[in-house]
Amino acid sequence: MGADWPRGYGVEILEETGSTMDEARSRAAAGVPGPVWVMARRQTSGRGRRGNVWGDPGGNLAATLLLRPKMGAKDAARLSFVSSLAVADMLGALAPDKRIQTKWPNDALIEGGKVSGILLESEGQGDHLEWVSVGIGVNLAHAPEPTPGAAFPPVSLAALLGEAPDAEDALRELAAAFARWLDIYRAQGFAPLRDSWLARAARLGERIEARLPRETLSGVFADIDSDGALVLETPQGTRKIAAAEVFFPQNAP
Ligand SMILES: O=C(O)CCCC[C@@H]1SC[C@@H]2NC(=O)N[C@@H]21
Repeated sequence: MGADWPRGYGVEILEETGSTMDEARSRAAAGVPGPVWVMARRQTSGRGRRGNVWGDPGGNLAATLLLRPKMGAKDAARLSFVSSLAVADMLGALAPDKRIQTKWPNDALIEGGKVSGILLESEGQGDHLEWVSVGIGVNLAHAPEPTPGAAFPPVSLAALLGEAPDAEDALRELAAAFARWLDIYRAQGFAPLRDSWLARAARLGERIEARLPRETLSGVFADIDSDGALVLETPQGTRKIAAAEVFFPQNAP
């Protein structure tokens, strides 16, 4: 532990807000250039993917990075891999003895449990996004109640480590790791991120289930492609999947 705050990144720490995603959005609308991290010690209406509520009783990390990355939508979509690698590095710094894995598309697992969530929002189109916001929540002190049918049991670092890491310390680790991976992405493209992500991927080469809006596919998780799509070997052939929810069957071979 003990990363330095990355150069060129601002930080604002709020006691309480609705959602740090809205804080980032309003700063973007006001012309704040970024990059800036906005952290809240407590969110009253945090949101997750697919319109889910992201509960935040306090003591967890809730932060959003506002970026103006000078990228198009396709390149910016790969920022979710920058984010999950950064979360994995942060977890490695906070919990060095625990098993940390990436899970497609942009989760990080610790000891097989869901400890964090990543949400990307943006404005602009095609080759020119005005801004991107990367929202990251980490269960430092509390995990939510397990929901029936959820892909993974929620877990907190406090439960695994005996005490909750401090949110500001966690943000500093996260911000340093994010800046490192973003620099690599800008300088070398997606390939090194893809390699590092795959090296930590849960269930690579094993049977998984991908739930799409209109079908559920079962097959072997073979790879991710150069756009970050999941490559699934199914009995009917290879499928590249851009968006789905992934489940790990209990009895995977
Ligand atoms: O559904 C998920 O897994 C993503 C959850 C993202 C939660 C974070 S907490 C900080 C930021 N503010 C929000 O309202 N959501 C994100």
